[in-house]
Amino acid sequence: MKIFIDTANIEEVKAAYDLGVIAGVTTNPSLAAKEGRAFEDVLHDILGIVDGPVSAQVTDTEAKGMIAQGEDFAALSDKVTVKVPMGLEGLKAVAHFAKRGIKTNVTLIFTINQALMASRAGATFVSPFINRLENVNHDGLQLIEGIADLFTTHAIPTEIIAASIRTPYHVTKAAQAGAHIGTMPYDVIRQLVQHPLTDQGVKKFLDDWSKYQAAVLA
Ligand SMILES: O=C[C@H](O)COP(=O)(O)O
Repeated sequence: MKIFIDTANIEEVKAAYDLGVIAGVTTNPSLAAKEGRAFEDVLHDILGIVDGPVSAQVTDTEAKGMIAQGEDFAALSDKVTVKVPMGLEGLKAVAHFAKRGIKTNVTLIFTINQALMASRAGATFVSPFINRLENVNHDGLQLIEGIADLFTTHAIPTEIIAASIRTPYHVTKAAQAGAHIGTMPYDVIRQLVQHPLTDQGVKKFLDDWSKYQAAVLA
């Protein structure tokens, strides 16, 4: 499973990208709004850092407007993936982008049928949301597994981005369930690296080394 960062914060993108593990970035209007500057500027800065796909979400509610917004985003770089909310209007926009060779990420996927419909409209990616499903007492990880099985059974090339990830457990389980990509906040990426036994081990190595050096130099 590839790792994407889910943020519109340029410092977080830089910090995560420096780790060498980031294959792409996803943003959404809520994340963009937190940055307090023009989204086009944010997008421009992110595109300057990242090699892989960068999802930019349309905010119009009708296909015509989504298409206009998405084409503007896509004109910035071939790294841009137009993120489109699931729905009838969204699918029309996705079908349009697919015909033009513009990558799309269909977001707000909560059922296997939604993923199937998005893939048949020509979506490059679908984004099932794990945490938001868990919040309403449904199994988000089972959804990832179900979509992965369906795409494998029917040889559907659309890639699954496990989204709405909150914990390292979500990351492990989404990868095991067959997600191609997991997109997550910087804080989760940081947690994936950490373990108390690693910290204790580093401390012990350094303590032993200091004692040895003190003894040798004494
Ligand atoms: O847009 C994609 C995100 O992963 C959204 O999910 P979240 O707001 O629950 O983190």
